[in-house]
Amino acid sequence: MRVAVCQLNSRDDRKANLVAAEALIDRAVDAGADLVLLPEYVDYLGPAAGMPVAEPADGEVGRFFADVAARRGVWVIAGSFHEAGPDPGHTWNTTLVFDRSGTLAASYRKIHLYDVEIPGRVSYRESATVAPGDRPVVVDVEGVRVGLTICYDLRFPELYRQLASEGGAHLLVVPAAFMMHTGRDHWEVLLRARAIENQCFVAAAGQTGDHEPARTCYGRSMVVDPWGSVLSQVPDGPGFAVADLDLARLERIRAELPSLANRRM
Ligand SMILES: NC(=O)CC(=O)C(=O)O
Repeated sequence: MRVAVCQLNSRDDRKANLVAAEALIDRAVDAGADLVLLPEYVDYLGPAAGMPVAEPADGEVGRFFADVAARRGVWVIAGSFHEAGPDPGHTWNTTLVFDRSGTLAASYRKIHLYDVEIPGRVSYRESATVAPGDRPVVVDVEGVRVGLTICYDLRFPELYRQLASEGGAHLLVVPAAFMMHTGRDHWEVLLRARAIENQCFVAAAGQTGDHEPARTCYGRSMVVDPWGSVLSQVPDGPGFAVADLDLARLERIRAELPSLANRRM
């Protein structure tokens, strides 16, 4: 299976964001991708906290990516979007997975919310406008079991272990809008750690560049193999990268270095 990670600079114009995402999906499919991963908040990353753009999973954003998946005959993991939430004050931060016919195969709501205060650097309280999900999700993509996570989830290894051990995941995906300040020191280290400790492929698609009102995202979307090696990476700015997932290599690594089987707790 060939996976593509798409890196975007989504802003406050939803139509333009969707058009940019579609153009990258088209290029990734032309490069042979079977599965395309988009970044967190692919629909909107702007000054409004979320409610003005929130809609149900079968709303405009969901239908848009379902149509693109069907038109190109490709699996699409539509990063995340602002799903209308449990009350008028909160959305969910939700990933939708569409199969090659455009049918919704799975959805996942971000569990860990980014409530962080780093003086002078990062001030973010995601829980003020977003409700947490409560359910890990693994979806079968033509024999590849894919564990779904979003951005800040990356810092919680117990979620990834659950996806890999109970969920049997081969591939862990991370749509993200990782901050520049944290990303330059933590992003690649965390992605490679999750890959090594769970002996899984990891595909991570990030937002890149500046977003209103005051957010700069790190980008550096990449695919990591179960040994922790970076297979491919997107340079700064919008773009995409592809990598082939060799499940035989994954099984070989798990057999030769059986750290998952050697666990004692
Ligand atoms: N933006 C996030 O959700 C997470 C992030 O930037 C970080 O963990 O750092």
